[in-house]
Amino acid sequence: MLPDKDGSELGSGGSSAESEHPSVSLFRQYLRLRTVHPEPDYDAALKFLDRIANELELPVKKIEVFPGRVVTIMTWEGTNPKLKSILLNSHTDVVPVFPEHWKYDAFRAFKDAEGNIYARGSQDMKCVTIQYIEAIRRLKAEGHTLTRTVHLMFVPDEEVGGHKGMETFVNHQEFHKLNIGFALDEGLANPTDAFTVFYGERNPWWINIHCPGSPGHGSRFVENTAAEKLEFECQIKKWCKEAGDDVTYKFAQKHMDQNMTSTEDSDPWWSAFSSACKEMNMVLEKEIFPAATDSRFIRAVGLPAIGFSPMNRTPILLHDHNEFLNEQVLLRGISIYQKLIPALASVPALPDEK
Ligand SMILES: CSCC[C@H](NC(C)=O)C(=O)O
Ligand SMILES: [Zn+2]
Ligand SMILES: [Zn+2]
Repeated sequence: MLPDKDGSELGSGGSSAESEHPSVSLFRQYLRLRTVHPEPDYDAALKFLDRIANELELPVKKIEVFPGRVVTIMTWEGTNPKLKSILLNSHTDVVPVFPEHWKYDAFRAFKDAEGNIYARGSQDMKCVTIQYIEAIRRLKAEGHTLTRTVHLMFVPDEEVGGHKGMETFVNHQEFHKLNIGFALDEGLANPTDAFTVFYGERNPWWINIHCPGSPGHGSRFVENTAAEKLEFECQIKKWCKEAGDDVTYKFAQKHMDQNMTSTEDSDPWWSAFSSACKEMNMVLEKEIFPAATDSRFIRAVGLPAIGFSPMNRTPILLHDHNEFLNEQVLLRGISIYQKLIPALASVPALPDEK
């Protein structure tokens, strides 16, 4: 196959760069940025986002939370900017790859004849970033105005625990100034026709055990109750003590907050979200996220957050080899956000906003 000027192949059932939907081409461009740990090229992402802000004619703010760790915020001001805003959050980093297990280069964004785009971050979560951007682009082009302000936030370092990203930023005065009322962040694909929404998360506990002379091992608990966690820590303490006085342990992640976001019909944010989905004939499955995302930091400061990546009919491949997303699923997701964003931005003033 001959590569076209975009670096992609002209496959039989695939589309050339010329006939490809521009949102798909933008997605593939973003996937090619090597924002991969352990040394993500965040400068490339910042440059890309600058270009997007320029195209969307949105003001952009950059806050360097730690050296080299910048949070970018684009703001589409609503007609009533005093009301609480809507946050559309995504992280820019991706997890490493083992190239020997990939069918195609993980940063080439190869599209096969079925329209499946293979790349690290295609599900987690560069798709959602592009879907937010493209939905806003279309809404603006259609001449929409929103009542509530919408912020697009792009954060670094989610994949390494969020300390130099969202964990610190939620306590920054620039975060508080955003006056957020409701947040959307990442979810997971769903292999069925339904879409999964996440209203809570498991608490991550990452622990480094220093045990000179013998190897340690990590444990993963299926259940997540406070009692079990306490028991678990006692066990670690006991093991370390038994192993010797020089054996110590230190938590690299120990999240304790268990805030859940309301999915009651009486909740105005959930009602707006779920009604818009219903209008689009989407079936929603409510779940607790089986791992941890930046939503835990948003919920920990008392804000409601729903984890949602609109990828149905898609195997769950986050962090997996050969992660891919079909271009049609990507495009449908943009249409979904085109309805969801105005619905959320139209939630009438809440009692505490009057
Ligand atoms: C404790 S921070 C975890 C960050 C990341 N979350 C996801 C959803 O990929 C992970 O599980 O590796
Ligand atoms: Zn993610
Ligand atoms: Zn991830």
